[in-house]
Amino acid sequence: MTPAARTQAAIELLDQIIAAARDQGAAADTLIARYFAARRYAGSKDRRAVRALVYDAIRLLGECPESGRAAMLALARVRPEIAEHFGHGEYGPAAIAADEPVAEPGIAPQWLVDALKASAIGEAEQAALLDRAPLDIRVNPLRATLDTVSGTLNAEPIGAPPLGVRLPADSRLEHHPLFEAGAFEVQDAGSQIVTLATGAAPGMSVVDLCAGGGGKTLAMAAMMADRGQILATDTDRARLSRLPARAERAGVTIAETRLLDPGLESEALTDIGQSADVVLVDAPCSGTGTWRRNPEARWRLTPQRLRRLVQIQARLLDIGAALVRPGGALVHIVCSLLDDEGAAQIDAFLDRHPDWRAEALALPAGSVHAKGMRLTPASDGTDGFFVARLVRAC
Ligand SMILES: C[S@@+](CC[C@H](N)C(=O)[O-])C[C@H]1O[C@@H](n2cnc3c(N)ncnc32)[C@H](O)[C@@H]1O
Repeated sequence: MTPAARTQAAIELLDQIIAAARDQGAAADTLIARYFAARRYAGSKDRRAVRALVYDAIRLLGECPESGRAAMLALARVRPEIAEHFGHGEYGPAAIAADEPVAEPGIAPQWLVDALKASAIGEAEQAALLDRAPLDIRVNPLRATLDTVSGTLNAEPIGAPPLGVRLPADSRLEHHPLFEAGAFEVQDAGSQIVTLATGAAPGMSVVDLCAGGGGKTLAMAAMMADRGQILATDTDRARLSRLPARAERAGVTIAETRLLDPGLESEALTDIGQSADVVLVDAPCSGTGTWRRNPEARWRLTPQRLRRLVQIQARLLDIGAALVRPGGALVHIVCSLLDDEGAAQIDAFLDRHPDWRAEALALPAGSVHAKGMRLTPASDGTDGFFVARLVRAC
């Protein structure tokens, strides 16, 4: 593909990503994969170049732009070589017309910038949310040692988290023999650190209420040396169905999965009673902490959607709390830096449940924020997370 044709491809993809953001359709990565699956003539260099253009435009623009062309024209203003592609070559974009709409650069929609500010996320922190993230892995102590994995991959251990190793952003490891042998999982350092807040230990009985594909289930199973039990539940069949194969590869035998019906979660968990030592609620959230990986998420979020997520999180915390034994813990994690989903969510929980208290956390990174801890890309070099540990009275 010529440079102009790559720019045109990026414009077409941005149009699809914008439409999907408005209709809560497929993620940008999925749309990019589909686009190239239908265009086999594009080589790997073309794909990489188009993908980079698309993500550079998404990172540049806080508000969802009106079109892919308006987005690419905004990128062309800061990268003048891109402007040269307009009106040049058969497969390139049409020439730039006078008074064409050009999207405005920014961090996020204004309401969201205000919400971040109100959550004590200042300008430097906001800008760091849009950096490119490295590739972090968690060494699986059930299968390997930190030294073997970091030595073989020629990559430095992160230090905090204790089993984390960091590689450059574009590293591809999914076919690496060590990965296939279960020696490591791809997991952001922040995600590894907040999982430590569960205090999962050998012999415990743990419920991972929003287990998804099991990233934190597997991390907790490693903390438990694969002794005890973990019930991993979720309402999403496709995500949860990925867990058993991952557990097998990782040498995890203590994780059992259970698919929940939305709205009927408690009914499916009556056998647990109040018996769990720890319940983890890694709740569905706005994902403001993961913009480094999914920058188009800020085009999708609306105040209404945020309010709905806050309600869902509160409901899931109440469902999880009912499963915890006296003296046991409920751990709330969100990959968001908005207080509505973190600090305020915990205050509201403690108002509803006066027999619970928030316990101070000592994690290897992050800083105390309200009744929990927070990690951010600018301060900790991780995705953004809030975590709180709530303990039920004995
Ligand atoms: C942040 S993701 C979990 C990520 C996962 N714990 C991990 O570490 O890979 C949130 C999950 O909550 C699930 N979820 C949404 N509503 C739920 C509900 N009512 N009950 C249980 N899980 C729910 C979603 O399907 C999604 O998998």
